[in-house]
Amino acid sequence: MSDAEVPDAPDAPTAPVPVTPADDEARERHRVLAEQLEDARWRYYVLDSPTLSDADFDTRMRELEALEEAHPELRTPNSPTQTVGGAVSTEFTAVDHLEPMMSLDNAFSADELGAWYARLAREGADAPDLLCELKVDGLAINLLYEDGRLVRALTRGDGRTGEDVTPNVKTIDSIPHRLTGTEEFPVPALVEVRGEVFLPVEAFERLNETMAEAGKQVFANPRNAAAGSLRQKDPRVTATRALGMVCHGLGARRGFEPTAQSEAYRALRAWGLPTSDRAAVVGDLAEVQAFVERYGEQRHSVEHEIDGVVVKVDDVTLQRRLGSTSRAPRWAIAFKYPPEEVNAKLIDILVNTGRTGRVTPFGRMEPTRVAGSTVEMATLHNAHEVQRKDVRPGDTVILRKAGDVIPEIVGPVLDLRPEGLEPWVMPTVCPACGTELAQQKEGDKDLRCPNHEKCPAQVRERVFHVAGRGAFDIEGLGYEAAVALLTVDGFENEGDVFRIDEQMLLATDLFTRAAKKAEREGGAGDRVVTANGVKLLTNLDARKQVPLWRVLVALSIRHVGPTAARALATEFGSMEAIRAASLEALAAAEGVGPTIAEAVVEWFSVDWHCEIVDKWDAAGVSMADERDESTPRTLEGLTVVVTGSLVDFSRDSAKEAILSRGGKAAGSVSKKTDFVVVGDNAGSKAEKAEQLGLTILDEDGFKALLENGPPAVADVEDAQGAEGDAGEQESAPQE
Ligand SMILES: NC(=O)c1ccc[n+]([C@@H]2O[C@H](COP(=O)([O-])OP(=O)(O)OC[C@H]3O[C@@H](n4cnc5c(N)ncnc54)[C@H](O)[C@@H]3O)[C@@H](O)[C@H]2O)c1
Ligand SMILES: [Zn+2]
Repeated sequence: MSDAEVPDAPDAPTAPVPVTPADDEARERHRVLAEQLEDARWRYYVLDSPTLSDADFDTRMRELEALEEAHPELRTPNSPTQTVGGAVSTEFTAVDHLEPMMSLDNAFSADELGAWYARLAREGADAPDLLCELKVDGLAINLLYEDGRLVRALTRGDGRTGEDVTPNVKTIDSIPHRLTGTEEFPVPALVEVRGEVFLPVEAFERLNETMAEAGKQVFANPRNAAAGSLRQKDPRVTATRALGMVCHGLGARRGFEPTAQSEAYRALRAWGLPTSDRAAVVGDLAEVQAFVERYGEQRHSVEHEIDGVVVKVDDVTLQRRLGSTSRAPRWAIAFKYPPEEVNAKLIDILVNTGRTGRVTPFGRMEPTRVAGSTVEMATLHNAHEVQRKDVRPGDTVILRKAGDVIPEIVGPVLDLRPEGLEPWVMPTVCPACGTELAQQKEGDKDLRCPNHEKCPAQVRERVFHVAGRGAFDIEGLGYEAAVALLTVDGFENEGDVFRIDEQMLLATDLFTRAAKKAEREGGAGDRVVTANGVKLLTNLDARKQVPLWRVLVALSIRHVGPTAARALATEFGSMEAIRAASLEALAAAEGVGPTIAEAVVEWFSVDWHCEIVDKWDAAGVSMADERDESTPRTLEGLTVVVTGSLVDFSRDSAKEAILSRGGKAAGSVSKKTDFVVVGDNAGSKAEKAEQLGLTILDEDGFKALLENGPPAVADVEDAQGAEGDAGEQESAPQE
């Protein structure tokens, strides 16, 4: 950037730094940092494959800024602190922006945000309206529309010159090739629209799965994936990538002069461009803070990644008055959230055996701050993943922690790998019981400990699971309690949970305390059960009567989670019926299917599994759902399909209503269907029902059917029978 302007005077620092001439050491440090940052930008913007974490990049940038603050002669126009972004790859044609594209200054704390706000006031913008927006973590794009036609799309490049990616951008669904005008906002003669191209988190995960399956290098994060997807030589590849875009600014314009940025967004929306409905204009700094906090909490409920909040002076005249430095406007600031990806030193890779015997490698790291908490362990999923990522003990790794999701090791930073590191080798035996590990099925990525019955790790996890929220939901039986109880003689596995009594609790340390003198004199021993222990016994007793599906979930049968368990319970009503059911009967049940059916049959074929059920049964755990006999069985033997939305029924309650009256609620229409209930916005199922000449009912008809059975809707049937082939329905066999 040889023709760069002389940089503006730096803003007054919060705490003045003494200005001194740079000594050799400062010069050398400046040179090293500038070089590292330039290199990082090249890898990040041009290669889409960074080696520094964003947090490390930002730290180095801050150090460089501080050096230049102390020694202003080091602040040359082409210092990384004064320039925007990367360079233009030779893969694309370089084209100048009509107006330069800027970066943003950053605030990393409430104090820094406050300092920016105070500076606005000093420069004549006292308590202005502020526009708060999400900072989308993608890559910047500049769309040029002439007379409403999209004529060019450029990446930001170095801010003056970008890469021409027009054909690629044209494959993005949400970007109109032509703008539509309205009375309030006619299409302008020319406008540069700035925004962020991003890859939604879900699409990113799917893309990485496909890449991994094809044996290709996966993307480290959605931003890199978005950049890599957009900056493709072949736009047909871009077209497959589900990219999205959201507008966040304007460049050059003719025939359009908004007075506020928020108004500009209304115009963009009217023209058919994608804008965010999360942007908000607020009146003071406290409201900005509230916005920042709200999205700090909801960071992961947004469909794309965000790395902060951008705050902008809304009024365009004020924006002009405040102006820009060579790299960023003074009227805007990016508040950055704590980074969710940092580099961390990996000390070792260990393995852990889970509830189903799956053995999962995880990394132990030097304690590292990420996303606001300190992390020492992070999952590596399976041996295949460790191998694919080639993570080795001793590596510097990218550690990621996003929201409530467990911390994960994304991959090694190869450039930082010390020489002579050995690849990691997956153990061949279970760390908990020493049994040789095996694949459950040919081609499984996971290795399992096949010693399901006795492996202490698996038993512990299952006991813990029995008490879990989705199963019996027993308060007071947590992980610690499970560990303590498993040391007691006679407590072998989850089958013994409902046999826990005072004697067993007295055999643990966790649930006992020294008896007080009076208790000892009252005949108690030296130790008595704690208040928590007493509570646990009460809870256990209370949780013996739960719906059947909870008992089923507690059994740890593969594929049987709450949904499948509910389906089994509804269809069969009792443990006995499920145990006795044939593979075919199970598979034919609504919501069950062959995979679950097989898992259930297989599970009940194992003796020690059946013993668990028997022990619970003997302890008084309820093994059947009570059928409500007051509901008339008006639909006995009939198959009903409900499609579209009804007013007084949800999908589930409609289904429940059919099942509780002895009917079968089917998911698809066939010749065997007796009645099709059609609500609003019904699709192909209603069409198919008509083609087959089935009896179609509206919501009122459905209610009549539920109440009084088929005779109540005979009129409809007759009317239909005259046109369709009613005979076929009557002769259709029932399942
Ligand atoms: N890991 C690395 O090696 C490496 C290298 C270079 C840059 N980086 C990352 O990039 C950052 C610097 O990049 P930058 O100059 O693009 O600055 P930036 O990402 O901090 O902020 C400026 C950019 O934010 C984007 N943006 C998103 N939402 C916006 C909104 N609502 N309004 C306005 N703009 C919005 C725009 O594209 C704009 O150009 C660094 O802080 C670092 O996180 C990392
Ligand atoms: Zn084991």
